[in-house]
Amino acid sequence: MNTTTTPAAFRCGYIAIVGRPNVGKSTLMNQLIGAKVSITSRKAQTTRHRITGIQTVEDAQFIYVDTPGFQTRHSNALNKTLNKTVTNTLTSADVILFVVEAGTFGAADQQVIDLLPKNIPVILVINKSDRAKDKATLMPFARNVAAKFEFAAVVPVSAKQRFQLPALENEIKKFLPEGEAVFGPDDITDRSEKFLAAEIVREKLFRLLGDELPYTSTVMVEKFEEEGALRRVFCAILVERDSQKAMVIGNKGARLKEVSTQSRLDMEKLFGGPVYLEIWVKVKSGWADNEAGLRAYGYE
Ligand SMILES: Nc1nc2c(ncn2[C@@H]2O[C@H](COP(=O)(O)OP(=O)(O)OP(=O)(O)O)[C@@H](O)[C@H]2O)c(=O)[nH]1
Repeated sequence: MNTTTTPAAFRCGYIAIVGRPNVGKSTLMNQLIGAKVSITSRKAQTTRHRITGIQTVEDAQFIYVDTPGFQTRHSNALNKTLNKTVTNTLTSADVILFVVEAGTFGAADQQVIDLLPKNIPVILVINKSDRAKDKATLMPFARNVAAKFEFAAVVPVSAKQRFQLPALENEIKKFLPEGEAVFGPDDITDRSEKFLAAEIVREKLFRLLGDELPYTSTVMVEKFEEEGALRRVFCAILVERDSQKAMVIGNKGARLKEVSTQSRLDMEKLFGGPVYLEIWVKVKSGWADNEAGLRAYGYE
């Protein structure tokens, strides 16, 4: 009797994560790859760039693509650019995770469903299931959303509590094509340290200023130097008005100092060495409405 079994072929592919703002897409990706490469905050619409998170296990490599929240509330050049990025990300993925929040389905979620391509498997991920007080309500909710599109699978999870994430990974794996790994086994992102530095500062800004800061504020790393283990990071925070500049700086510079200290600590952890960080605030009026301006800041 032949008892040898052929090991399963290696699988590798791209996974796009979509959903309306604030459903937990960044949190989910960070938990799936087990590292913090995508920024998260309570304020909706914090993720602007496509971020790739990579996870390699024995028999597969998962390449996650985080998309900016599909914007429907405002219509300016920035949002048009964001929505174009979402569509491009979707059509180049092998699997799509469509994330909703347990118990909540609205017009903004439906608008994302309307963007989903029909020829790529889409997994319905019901996140924040830890919040459902009565777990019995999850099933009817899942059935109701599942009826709106032909999903390849439905998985309730809690990104925050890591509930059901292995089950989700198994579902995803089924849809990845067979093929060799694209990245090295220890890579977690293809983003440069410079890019990650800007994302970290942006996260601290949104965390500390919350709703006071408009989502059009941005962070630009103007200089990034490496000298042995030391990184020197020179960073500008761009706001639209003088009043916002004062808000970011805070009383006697206290806010900016807090942003700076927290950012430096996070960078040191991520880069594994000391970081010298300088941050200043600039007023750049109207940049979110100007497409040429967007290109200059790398939002294409
Ligand atoms: N209770 C609970 N909260 C969660 C869970 N996942 C995410 N959150 C919270 O939901 C909020 C939004 O999470 P993000 O990961 O920033 O959401 P996002 O979908 O990436 O948001 P955008 O960048 O605006 O598109 C944060 O306060 C998270 O802590 C979860 O499983 N349970």
